[in-house]
Amino acid sequence: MIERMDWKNKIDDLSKLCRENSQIDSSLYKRYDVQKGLRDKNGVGVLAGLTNISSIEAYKYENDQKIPCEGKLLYRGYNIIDLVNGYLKDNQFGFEETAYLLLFGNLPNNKQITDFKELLASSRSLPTNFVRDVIMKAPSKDIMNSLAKGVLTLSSYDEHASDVSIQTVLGQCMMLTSVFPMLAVYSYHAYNHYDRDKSMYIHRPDPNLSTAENILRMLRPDMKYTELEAKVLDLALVLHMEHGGGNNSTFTTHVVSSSGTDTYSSIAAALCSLKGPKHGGANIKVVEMMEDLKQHVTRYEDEEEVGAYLERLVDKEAFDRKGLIYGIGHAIYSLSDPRATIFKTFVEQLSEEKGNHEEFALYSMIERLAPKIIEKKRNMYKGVSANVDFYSGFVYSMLGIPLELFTPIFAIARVVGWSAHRIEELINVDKIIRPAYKSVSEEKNYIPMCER
Ligand SMILES: CC(=O)SCCNC(=O)CCNC(=O)[C@H](O)C(C)(C)COP(=O)(O)OP(=O)(O)OC[C@H]1O[C@@H](n2cnc3c(N)ncnc32)[C@H](O)[C@@H]1OP(=O)(O)O
Ligand SMILES: O=C([O-])CC(=O)C(=O)O
Repeated sequence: MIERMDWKNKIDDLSKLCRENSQIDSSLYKRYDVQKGLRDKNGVGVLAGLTNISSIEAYKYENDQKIPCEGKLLYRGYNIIDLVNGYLKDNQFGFEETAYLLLFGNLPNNKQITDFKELLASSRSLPTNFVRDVIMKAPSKDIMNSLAKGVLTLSSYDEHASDVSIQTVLGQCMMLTSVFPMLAVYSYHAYNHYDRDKSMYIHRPDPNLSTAENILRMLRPDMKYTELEAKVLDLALVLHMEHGGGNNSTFTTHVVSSSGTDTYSSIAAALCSLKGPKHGGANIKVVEMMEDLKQHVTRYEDEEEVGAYLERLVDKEAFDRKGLIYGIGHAIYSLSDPRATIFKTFVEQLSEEKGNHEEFALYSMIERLAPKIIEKKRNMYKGVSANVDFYSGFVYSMLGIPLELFTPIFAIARVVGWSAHRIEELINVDKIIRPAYKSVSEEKNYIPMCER
């Protein structure tokens, strides 16, 4: 048996070999016109598909000139601003109506939304003993991994798991949409109990409540929440639900679905993509970064001191030394992400209600300073601005949602977008996604062991 220390040293040596022999001369990417990150030389994504589900605008064309503009997001053709204003005006929750729109392509009428809510509520239960046998076993701080485990394990309870007919896939997607809040919240409670020695309680969802209300009900010991809290969480879900076919987790759904695999596997793969800190995992990083800022900046209202910390972040001298200001920047948006703009007005209200206006002012200052600092220090193709996740962690903290659940809340919303895209892929594209990788290695003759 190898001792732990020896094992580590050997792995260190082997990882040096990985680095040496996996290095590719960076000039070759240019020579062979390889689009790193599937982006062209202007940072624009390579066209990989067509979609009807949502559309994103970040530029306008004037006299054949591409000009960055305020971001615009349409779900099935409807502007996200109109959708949000519409359901709020009717004093409704938006998650269910928006899920119907994204999955079926039309705004539901009264009967359709009532039936849909009933279908969701009747799917909102886990198989017998699933909480005891799956969720309570091997709990983890990483609730995204627990969610993926839960989703993959649910396939063993489905006789038709591998059936890719649209009816079966739709049923599976709706069931997953219904149970995601339970999988996430119960996984958190299991972790909180077994790893952190806190009391555990498992509250059942109430079929008469919205998804947002049920999340708060299942999370809190007393099952209570205010109307504003539930409405803000519901808004967060609506804003995170869908973002085109090219975002990393939805593209993963397309890639994996194109191989003919089952719904459970493709949704688990999407979860594994979403948790990355450059994608949905950014909401955790923003809050951790803000905590680090508070430890290193003495006067939060001092623009110079805050700006100097942000410069250190971009210079890889602060926080996780990755050179990123989390919550800022986007692969498509330039001047603004409309979701962040909508969110901000509600965040302001909530921070007033919770007495957190000083922290809100700090976030606002960073939102203003960060783009200028990034623009000064990086190659700019367009512009950078706060993205949807800049304020989301702050909101979740004000709602008393623990850090471990931030990215799972994103997943509870985005499973709807993934589902719509999986169905769109299965209906329209019967071709496995298989891009090319040019080999830049030389052919070598095998050397017998005794000659090496
Ligand atoms: C739901 C979501 O997924 S939203 C995104 C959540 N992710 C984050 O908030 C993490 C922080 N942001 C980022 O890492 C990036 O902005 C991304 C990954 C989202 C987009 O990156 P890109 O597509 O490369 O953005 P863009 O083309 O505008 O970047 C231009 C330059 O600015 C840099 N940049 C962009 N955002 C940031 C940032 N927040 N901090 C530091 N540098 C940044 C890029 O690295 C790039 O520099 P380089 O060409 O010198 O490497
Ligand atoms: O579109 C992207 O690349 C990332 C994003 O904002 C999302 O998935 O919501």
